[in-house]
Amino acid sequence: MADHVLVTGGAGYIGSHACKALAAAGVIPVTFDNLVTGWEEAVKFGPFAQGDLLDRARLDAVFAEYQPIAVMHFAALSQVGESMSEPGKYWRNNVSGSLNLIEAAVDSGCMNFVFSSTCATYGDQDNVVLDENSAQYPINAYGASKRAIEDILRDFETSNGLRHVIFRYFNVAGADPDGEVGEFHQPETHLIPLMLDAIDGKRDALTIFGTDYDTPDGTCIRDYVHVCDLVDAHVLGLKWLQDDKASRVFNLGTGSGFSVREVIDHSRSVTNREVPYNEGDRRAGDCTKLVSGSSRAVSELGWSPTRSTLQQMIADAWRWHQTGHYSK
Ligand SMILES: NC(=O)c1ccc[n+]([C@@H]2O[C@H](COP(=O)([O-])OP(=O)(O)OC[C@H]3O[C@@H](n4cnc5c(N)ncnc54)[C@H](O)[C@@H]3O)[C@@H](O)[C@H]2O)c1
Ligand SMILES: O=c1ccn([C@@H]2O[C@H](COP(=O)(O)OP(=O)(O)O[C@H]3O[C@H](CO)[C@H](O)[C@H](O)[C@H]3O)[C@@H](O)[C@H]2O)c(=O)[nH]1
Repeated sequence: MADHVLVTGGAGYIGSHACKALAAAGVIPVTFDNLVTGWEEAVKFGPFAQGDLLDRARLDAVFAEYQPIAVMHFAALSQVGESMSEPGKYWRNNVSGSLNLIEAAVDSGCMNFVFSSTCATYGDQDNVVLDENSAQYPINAYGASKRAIEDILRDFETSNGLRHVIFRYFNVAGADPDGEVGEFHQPETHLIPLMLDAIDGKRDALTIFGTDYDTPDGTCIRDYVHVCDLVDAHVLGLKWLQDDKASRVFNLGTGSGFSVREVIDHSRSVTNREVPYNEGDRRAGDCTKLVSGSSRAVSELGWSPTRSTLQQMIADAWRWHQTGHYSK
């Protein structure tokens, strides 16, 4: 019988792609999800254990039933803007929920933990190369909640020997090229899917959030990474822990930054359609520039991203956008 891995947030965008990659790697992904932003239809590659991270008894029952060899923890609320207006929601769901999960894992003897953190933990650091040793000064409650979970993991390693791989993602984009799963958030807040919606008239024009940033064209710069490349790194992270290597933090980004205007230009060329947009105010909590300055995942994990050009990410997202979606 193949090993099980507990995938929290497996009904969500990135978690569902991770389940596909894990199943392809020969382990059984068990999705633990409360469907707050996820989709049952996205759970296609292993069993579904519906539950909430805040429900410790449910977590204990799921650990007892499946006895997973590891946890991959994707479940979280992750909207930067909402985290600024409703910080309590983020601290409760992300931090209290993760603490429950970590304690349930340790109590059940599951000592391998892979965690989805974010470049938003670095905050707005002008002219600083963002590598894994950079200071973390989040400027929004979402990033602060993720930094706190990283701290909890380090404490439980010291106290209980819980081994972890922390991945700090930059901006995840694209979709499964086979079209089995993809990005579908309601409400959607991410740039590329919003842009594709605007292109084919599913919503009004895109608003560029701020054109007065200190960047060459005045718009924010981000480092976009393809979701399939990102989840490949997680499979390598699982192997890292199974090989008994030390707990480690890895940035997952390509090291190339693109401004909002550059993403608009690429979307126009990929889709051969005009991008309707207007220029608006800054969004609270947005950093000017977030670009990875590290190749640790490549050199140490052996990660080799193959689909993370902006062209490919938009093309894969566009294909999913035209053919696939979930309905509650
Ligand atoms: N999308 C990005 O660009 C990006 C970048 C950096 C980090 N991340 C992190 O990656 C992870 C996955 O992001 P995503 O874009 O797939 O988000 P998503 O919203 O699509 O998926 C999150 C999943 O977690 C579930 N969930 C949330 N709270 C839960 C709870 N209390 N109990 C059980 N399930 C719960 C949701 O129902 C959903 O299925 C998140 O932790 C996010 O912070 C995402
Ligand atoms: O309608 C929009 C949406 C976005 N943007 C801009 O596009 C860029 C990307 O915005 P996203 O909302 O797509 O993603 P974020 O950069 O806000 O990503 C943040 O939230 C993600 C999770 O949702 C990750 O955690 C990531 O690490 C964290 O930086 C930002 O400059 C944003 O201001 C617009 O101009 N208009």
